[in-house]
Amino acid sequence: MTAEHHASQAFDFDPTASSLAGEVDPSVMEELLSIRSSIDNIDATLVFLLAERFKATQRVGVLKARHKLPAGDPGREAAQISRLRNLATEAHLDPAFAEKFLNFIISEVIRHHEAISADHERQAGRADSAS
Ligand SMILES: C=C(O[C@@H]1C=C(C(=O)O)C=C[C@H]1O)C(=O)O
Repeated sequence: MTAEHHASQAFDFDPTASSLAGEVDPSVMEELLSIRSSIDNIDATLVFLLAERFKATQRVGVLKARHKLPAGDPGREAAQISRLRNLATEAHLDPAFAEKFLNFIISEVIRHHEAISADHERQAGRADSAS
């Protein structure tokens, strides 16, 4: 089963949903829907990839909390942003967009790491007051 099939079953997705229905030539609509089916597959893949990335970053967050390391790592971020800017250029993707997108994800990861760390500290505090 493809990711698209999986997602459309789960959420009762209508791949033909459009505000343009009935307003464009049927052959244009057919071509649009055909291109959109690729977009549907790509978007489903993005969601699965992001879910896997966040699973990995949650593990980093737990490791950092256990060892009292800071949530953010600006040195790592700079290296990763530079690498992805170069990859974006090679792939004909706007490097400024790639940087913005990565920074958006990283800021969410840092928020998670701060929450994991605060939670860890609260649990450590409770364990101390119980002993
Ligand atoms: C995931 C980490 O934590 C933060 C998030 C990063 C990311 O999402 O790529 C990179 C560096 C850190 O600011 C990490 O340190 O590896």
